[in-house]
Amino acid sequence: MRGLWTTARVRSAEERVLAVTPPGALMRRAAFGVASVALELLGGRRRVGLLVGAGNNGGDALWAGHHLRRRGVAVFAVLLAPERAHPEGLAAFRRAGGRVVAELPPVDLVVDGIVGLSARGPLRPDAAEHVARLDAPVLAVDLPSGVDPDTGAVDGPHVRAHTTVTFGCLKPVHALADCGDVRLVDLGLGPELGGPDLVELELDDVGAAWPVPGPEDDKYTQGVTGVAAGSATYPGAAVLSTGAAVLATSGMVRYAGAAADHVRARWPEAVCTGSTTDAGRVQSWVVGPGLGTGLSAEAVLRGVLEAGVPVCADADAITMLANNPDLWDARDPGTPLVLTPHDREYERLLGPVGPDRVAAARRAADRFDAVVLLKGHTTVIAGPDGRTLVNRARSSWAATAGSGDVLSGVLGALLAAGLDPVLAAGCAARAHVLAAELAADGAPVPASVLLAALPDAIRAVRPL
Ligand SMILES: NC(=O)C1=CN([C@@H]2O[C@H](COP(=O)(O)OP(=O)(O)OC[C@H]3O[C@@H](n4cnc5c(N)ncnc54)[C@H](OP(=O)(O)O)[C@@H]3O)[C@@H](O)[C@H]2O)[C@@H](O)CC1
Ligand SMILES: [K+]
Repeated sequence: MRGLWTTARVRSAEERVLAVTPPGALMRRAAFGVASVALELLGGRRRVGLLVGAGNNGGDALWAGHHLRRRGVAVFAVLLAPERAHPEGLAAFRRAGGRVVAELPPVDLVVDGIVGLSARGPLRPDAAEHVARLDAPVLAVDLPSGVDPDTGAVDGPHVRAHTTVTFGCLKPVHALADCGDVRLVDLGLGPELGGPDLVELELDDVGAAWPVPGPEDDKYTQGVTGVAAGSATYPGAAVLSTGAAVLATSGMVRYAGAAADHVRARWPEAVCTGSTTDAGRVQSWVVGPGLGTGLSAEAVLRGVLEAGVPVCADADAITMLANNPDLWDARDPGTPLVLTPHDREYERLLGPVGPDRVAAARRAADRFDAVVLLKGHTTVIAGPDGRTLVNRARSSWAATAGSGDVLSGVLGALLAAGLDPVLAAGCAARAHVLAAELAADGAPVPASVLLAALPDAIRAVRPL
């Protein structure tokens, strides 16, 4: 698991460490880390440009420039606020033979020290002009300037980083926005940080949590997943969601709905019926994909919410809950509910997501006493207890029709297996992204191909 800490938490930890550290020591350690990564990226080339802002982020860049000069690199610095540039950093940079220039000459690498943890809003016009002219890869100091450190929101000109070197700990921006390759320099903040605000699951965590049958297990003890999805108009959603549940765990899958013939033809191992009322016992329900929003779909949703087992409510189920709030009353309050909205579905429930996706997911989790998996390039999962997981896609290949149906089936199977619902959502999202990456391999990946890559994804995360 990788923890991420908000800027307020980082600052208070830094203050306590600064109080017991010689002046300037943390910045020099940070800058040494930046210079080391710069040398690695330069790979023998010898010209670096610095974009230096008004604060300590610029100070890091200037000290890094000082270290690079000492290694024989030619370093040029544009000072965006010359009168406020970090005094000791600037003096050290000049002493080492660094050159202050009005505009960067051609260089092999640019160090972005425009703004760091104190960033607010997009790049200001003068910084934006310098950034727009760059044609060398950018090494961002702490975070790419112009991106919000706590929300990852981008609302105008910003730096696109090839690599980001950050200090002390990861911040939300590193999971919520594209920071390129992220490197962490230790500043000894660890003991002062406390528990993280956000957590990103790593593949090992997913592998450790994935249900594996033991010698005593049979098809029932692994958890039976019920899928109430699809319709005569949208049978494909039922086939994808059921298939994902079939492939995700070795528990049994029951399908109930109007697409039973289609599901049976593709997944003979699923037990299919026409209606949820005669589906038999399950340990979780997936409800919504391709289900429709008419009266019969509402009756299905109501029945599933009353069933007393964990429910993953996706797609049309979310729209129905938004359109007809009476449906919430059907919910068994003692059993977990996972909602998996994309932004438009979220908007139907609670209004616009807004730039702070973590806050939006937490708002919904709190309001509905549910686990909320807010889909997007970065998926945010918030539990009603405040736990929050983030999962960043490394590509956008999974953003394809039917991909959400696959996710809901995986999630339902993990709920049926008894996983904690926040962990189930996190593992499902991570495995889904991995399956998309494995299947895509640089080309578009239809949902049925993503689905077929699930076993490879599970194999890849499982410990040997
Ligand atoms: N503390 C420590 O121990 C350590 C700190 N370290 C380093 O310090 C960094 C934090 O430094 P910091 O707090 O001095 O502020 P920083 O981010 O450089 O901003 C400077 C000023 O920029 C301005 N500004 C705001 N938004 C802007 C925008 N969009 N575009 C342009 N300008 C914008 C705004 O000033 P304003 O003009 O609004 O008055 C703001 O005050 C941290 O990220 C890390 O790199 C490391 O050395 C490790 C040890
Ligand atoms: K920066």
